[in-house]
Amino acid sequence: MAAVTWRVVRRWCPSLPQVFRFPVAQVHLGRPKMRASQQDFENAVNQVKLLKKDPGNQVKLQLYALYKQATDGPCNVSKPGVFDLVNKAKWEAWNALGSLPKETARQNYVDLVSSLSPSSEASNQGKSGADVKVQESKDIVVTSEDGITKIMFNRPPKKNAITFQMYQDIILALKNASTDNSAITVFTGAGDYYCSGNDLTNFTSASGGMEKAAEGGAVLLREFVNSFIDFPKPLVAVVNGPAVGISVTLLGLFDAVYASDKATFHTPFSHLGQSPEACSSYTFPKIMGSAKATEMLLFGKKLTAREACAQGLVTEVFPDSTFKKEIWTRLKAYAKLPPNSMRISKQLIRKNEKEKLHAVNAEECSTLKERWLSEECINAIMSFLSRKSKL
Ligand SMILES: CCCCC/C=C/C(=O)SCCNC(=O)CCNC(=O)[C@H](O)C(C)(C)COP(=O)(O)OP(=O)(O)OC[C@H]1O[C@@H](n2cnc3c(N)ncnc32)[C@H](O)[C@@H]1OP(=O)(O)O
Repeated sequence: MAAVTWRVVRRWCPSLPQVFRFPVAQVHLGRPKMRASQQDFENAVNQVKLLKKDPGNQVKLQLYALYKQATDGPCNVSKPGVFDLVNKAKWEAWNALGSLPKETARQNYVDLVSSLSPSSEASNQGKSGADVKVQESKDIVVTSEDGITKIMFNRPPKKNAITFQMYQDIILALKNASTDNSAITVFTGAGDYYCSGNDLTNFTSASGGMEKAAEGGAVLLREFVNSFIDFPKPLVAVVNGPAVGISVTLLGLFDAVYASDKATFHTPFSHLGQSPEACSSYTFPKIMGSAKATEMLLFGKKLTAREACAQGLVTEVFPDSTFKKEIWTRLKAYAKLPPNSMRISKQLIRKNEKEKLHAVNAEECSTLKERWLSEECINAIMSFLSRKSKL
């Protein structure tokens, strides 16, 4: 969906980037402002085509937005639909520039391109990844410290339910984490919940009707789960509280799952008129045997952390009072192990399963697309939204 390579992008348009929002207000342009001429601007546009190193999605979005502002003025087109990820991100970047004058945008574009010159590219490479907030996103917070990239669900008022935007943010976070200088990647939740699963308003609030939403949802889900199947480094879940739906099923694709004794694991798909996702129709029977997987995936039995551990879904359970301290101490030690060795070992473990996992993911997504349009599912979601039912 968003797999546009930098080479293709450069050919497509001098300043076109890929996806995802970025905080335009945080654009730092190092040099004092001088008036850039039209010629300076055109030179900068040409210079972008010659860049050897992909400057990353955020910079590409900045370049796109500034280019459009400098040439067309303030954003004057309507916002693309929720599933048109690339164009929506571009629109948001351009629109965020508001009424910035064309001349200023032109100057900022020239300054930004000049900051991407080979010398500044080289000077950026030596930066350590310590304690850095690596991705700006309201509901998904990504930080990197002590060799660990932490991806945190950060929507406590909604029990960390996952919106369409959050799925996209996580795809990007995993993409970045797969090549950053951390050794392991960890998911956890802010507040009392780990995550309450898919945001049940995702489909009801999407524009363009249920069919289009289901179609787009299936595409997004497939890409989202693929990014877990293919993630190359050790992937660890720190389950700080209750986990529901897709946040549970995904655990079958993690390399280790550590849980507080306050955590619970619940996959109420039948209650919701839905079917399993994230390859759990394959991983759960493999992990816990088909009888126990049936209880969870068909009958929606909620497991305590200790039960989930006994069934092999959870690696180890900790008392909640010491959970955070113990687990982060342990993970910091693991993150000091030789990263290449860990990556290669993971690859050996995952290699023989990958093809199967991708096939299962594809089938689960197309099954779910049908389920989302079923009366059983629509009634269940409406019932939750009208507060008639809760899990
Ligand atoms: C496109 C990819 C699709 C992938 C397919 C994925 C499928 C799944 O993940 S299925 C599982 C979906 N999740 C649920 O069905 C959970 C629904 N939530 C609940 O049953 C409960 O909220 C609870 C048990 C999680 C928590 O109950 P409680 O402690 O009583 O707290 P509240 O119900 O008052 O929740 C606070 C606040 O949060 C909102 N909320 C919680 N979960 C969700 C959710 N999954 N989707 C949307 N909103 C959620 C809840 O509505 C409350 O909001 P306010 O009323 O505005 O305060």
